[in-house]
Amino acid sequence: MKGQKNAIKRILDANLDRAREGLRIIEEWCRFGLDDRELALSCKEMRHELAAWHSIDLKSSRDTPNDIGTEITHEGEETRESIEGLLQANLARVQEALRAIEEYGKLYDSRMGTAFKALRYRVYSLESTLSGRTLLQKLKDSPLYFVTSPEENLEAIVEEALRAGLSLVQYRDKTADDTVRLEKAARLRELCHRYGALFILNDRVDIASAVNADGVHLGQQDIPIALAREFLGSGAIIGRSTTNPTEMEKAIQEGADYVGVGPVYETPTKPGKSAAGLEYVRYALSNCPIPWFAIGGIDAGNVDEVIAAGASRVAVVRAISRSSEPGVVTGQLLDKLTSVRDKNLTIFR
Ligand SMILES: Cc1ncc(COP(=O)(O)OP(=O)(O)O)c(N)n1
Ligand SMILES: Cc1ncsc1CCOP(=O)(O)O
Ligand SMILES: [Mg+2]
Repeated sequence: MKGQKNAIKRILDANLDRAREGLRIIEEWCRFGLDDRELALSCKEMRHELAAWHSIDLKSSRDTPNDIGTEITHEGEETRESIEGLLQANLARVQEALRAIEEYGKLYDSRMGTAFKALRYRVYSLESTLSGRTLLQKLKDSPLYFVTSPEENLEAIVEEALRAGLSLVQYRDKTADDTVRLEKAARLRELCHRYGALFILNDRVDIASAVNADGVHLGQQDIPIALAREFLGSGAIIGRSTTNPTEMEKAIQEGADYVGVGPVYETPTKPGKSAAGLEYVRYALSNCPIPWFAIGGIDAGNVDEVIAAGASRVAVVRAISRSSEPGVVTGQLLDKLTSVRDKNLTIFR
């Protein structure tokens, strides 16, 4: 009986440590990676709450030399491929530890079950906020947005562009059957995530949800942004097309994460749609507080004048999809956009 009680204390001691360590790792990213005071503070408060439960009675049960678990590691613990992977692993570690404390704690102190259940829910909510923030940061860090068209070798084109450093892709196909769209979207999402790029669906909230895309791009005729968020969750990225200041203002008011600004030039990709022109790009520079992408007829040959009008992010379809060297064009566009960003850090918001 005494041995059993001691084992419970050791479990609680080990899991209190695990949860605190995991939270510390997450807190560092909130503080230094995201510059988010509120999130960092929330992690710190949870760490302090854990510390308050970590009594001398529990700590004194520790017996590290005889702990058979100290040398057990599993594949994946030694390597981390990305910040998302690292955060995910540590969030899972914290949640598991809290769950263990919640269960075993009931046998040690009757208040522990409720207290640790509440903490576990706080970590779930931290997870969803964090995933939204990480996605938004990635969006902000993406100067080039490839909006796809239905090409035969689409996956190969996207992969070449990803290899050249592309980090934002929108799957746009206005004509394929839903079964085809669903399958292609799932494959492209997997491909984009393999390269750490964001994957957005054009128009279709249902397909975005089905393939767990990072977000959706909505046109002026599509559903309200708030409704899309209800379907996709608060962390999803939601973009809206705008062709004039009124549409831009409305999209901002509705809570869009980014807007498309264009068409800058007339383009066969949107036949019949008149150009909003460089004037609208200049307007966006002075008036748009959220990330915006100039779009429409932009390629490596004219991107300089779009940049000169104030764009630090552009979206393209044909420039990449119709190029015989998608990777080369991607590299050229990225070079031009990142050099303007480096020169003009204050306007890259
Ligand atoms: C980044 C970005 N901007 C604008 C659009 C155009 O969206 P929409 O007006 O809904 O037209 P379609 O693309 O659906 O034909 C976009 N797709 N992406
Ligand atoms: C989808 C879209 N929305 C405004 S312009 C445009 C098409 C851009 O295509 P391209 O880059 O081939 O001109
Ligand atoms: Mg649309």
